[in-house]
Amino acid sequence: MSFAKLKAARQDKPSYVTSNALPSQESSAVPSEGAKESLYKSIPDHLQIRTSAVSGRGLWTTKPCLPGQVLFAVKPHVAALSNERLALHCSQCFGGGGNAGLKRCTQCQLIYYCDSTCQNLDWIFHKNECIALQRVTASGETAIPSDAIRCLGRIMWKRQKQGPASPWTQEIDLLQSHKQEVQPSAYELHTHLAISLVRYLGLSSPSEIAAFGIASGADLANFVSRFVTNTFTITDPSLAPLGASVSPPVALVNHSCDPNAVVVFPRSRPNSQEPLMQVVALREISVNEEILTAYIDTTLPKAQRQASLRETYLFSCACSLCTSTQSDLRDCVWCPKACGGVCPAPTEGKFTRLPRSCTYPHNGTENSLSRCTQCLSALQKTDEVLDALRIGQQALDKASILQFTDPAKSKQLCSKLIPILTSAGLTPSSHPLLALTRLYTALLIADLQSSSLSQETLDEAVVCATKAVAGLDRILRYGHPVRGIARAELGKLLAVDEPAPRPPAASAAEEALRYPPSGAKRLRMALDVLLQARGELGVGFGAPNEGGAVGREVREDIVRLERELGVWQKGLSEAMRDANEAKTVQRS
Ligand SMILES: C[S@@+](CC[C@H](N)C(=O)[O-])C[C@H]1O[C@@H](n2cnc3c(N)ncnc32)[C@H](O)[C@@H]1O
Repeated sequence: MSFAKLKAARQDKPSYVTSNALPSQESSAVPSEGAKESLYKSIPDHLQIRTSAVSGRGLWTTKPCLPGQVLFAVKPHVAALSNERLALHCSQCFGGGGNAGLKRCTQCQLIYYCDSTCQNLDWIFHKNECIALQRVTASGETAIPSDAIRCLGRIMWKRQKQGPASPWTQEIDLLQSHKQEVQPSAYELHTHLAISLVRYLGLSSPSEIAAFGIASGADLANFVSRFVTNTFTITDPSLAPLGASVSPPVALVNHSCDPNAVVVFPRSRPNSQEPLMQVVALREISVNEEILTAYIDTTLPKAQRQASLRETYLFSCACSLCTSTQSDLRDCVWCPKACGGVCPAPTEGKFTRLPRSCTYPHNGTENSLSRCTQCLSALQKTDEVLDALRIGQQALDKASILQFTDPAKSKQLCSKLIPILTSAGLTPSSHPLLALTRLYTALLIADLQSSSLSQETLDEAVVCATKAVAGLDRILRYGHPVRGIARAELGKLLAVDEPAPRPPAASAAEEALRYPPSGAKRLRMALDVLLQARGELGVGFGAPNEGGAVGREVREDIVRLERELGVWQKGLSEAMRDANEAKTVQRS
């Protein structure tokens, strides 16, 4: 079984989400005249650019779309691998996933390619980039500029070469900018990016930026702001981040925390257009409905989603999920009476913290307690939940940072906090329990790859991956790529050869309660989960892509398991036949 890349998949992944579309803005939407005729040629005719007062330009469909339909596919205008990935992937097609066979640029010695075809295709960008990178190395600087700076550099050089009138440049220049509204917190990032870019381009004074068609410092700030608002993370087929990219056609798609489409890079077959961005419908989309993807991780609760959208994209989301009055399954605890319902998780200020000395019910505060949405029982242990949420978030922040530098410590934090959050009553889909569970699963999988396989770690990873799948199922729509990948991981874990299978339990009832099961039962479960994963991946990564590269691995695992189960079945039938024959002989 291959777990290649799953270690890298621990990094925060862009996420996407479920359910209904934004409240219709159709009435205020008017086609953006002329724009499509000369520009955005890669957008198919059934998608129209319209503008609305709320979200500016967006893409709307004039034909019904089905789940798994690839709405359109484009190669980004520019892309740059993140620093950690530079030596592992081809800088043109982003293929590779390991250094084997890659050829290094002999000049800068930092950029790698599959072969001379990829190198030639990338030359339009790398020609100047190579000189800039050599300049950085010669200056004695140890840090290579980040993917954001290298991506901005690539835009600048190609913009300069193509000229301002080219469709390529015009599409870049039409990207939405928020120069007037930049938040103070983002201002520092923009300034840092602008200064680093000027240095990377080798300019000795700001006025030299005019050679790139940027008239002033203010124009440069605007350019950087446009880049920040319109950048996409390129991911590998298992959703691990690979680098940064800009694609003006895809950047026309507006956001919903409850999107009807996703942007994926399935890498279903070798293609010179890679990294090919594909916008895929997650559910049926009706005529005159807007295509909406999620810009942020939609497994987060509303407050964190809104903060992130305001910070980077400068708008407050009013999607169906953000405006829903129903309790958010990302942010809740089980009913204290265990009726199966949930209570909204308390937040500081919203549901009162009771005085430490008080015995429940406390006079006057009972009404402000969170209540079960089904049986209306009041959640009394507000303080315990608030404390668990606070330390859970702190641990998640710390464990996320430590996962690459000190995975053992990161794992320790997860394993300590998951039981605390669970006993405080958080549901598997609630934040930060779900995030810690996913991180812990990834760390356990990395352990399985790097050290000798133990039954204990394997079983723990299966249990943890099962909880992650259960949590994601509650908040993400069927076919969501994050769900598909989580299921594929679980199926693969179940399919790993057990190093020390447990002997059967004393009774059938006891055996039935054991999780994960062992032997043939485990293999059958693996097969079921992988079949479900195949179905989900087939939607989220586009029906024509058949689940992309991970879908291909899953199909191979399914074939192998069916064969193995056939052998078990045959062995079992033969054993039963032998036993029956022995009985017959005894009787006669
Ligand atoms: C990647 S661009 C999307 C295309 C953009 N509307 C345009 O006109 O080019 C992101 C920006 O679009 C706007 N936007 C996207 N989704 C939105 C939403 N749901 N509500 C309000 N504004 C939105 C925000 O200004 C955001 O910074």
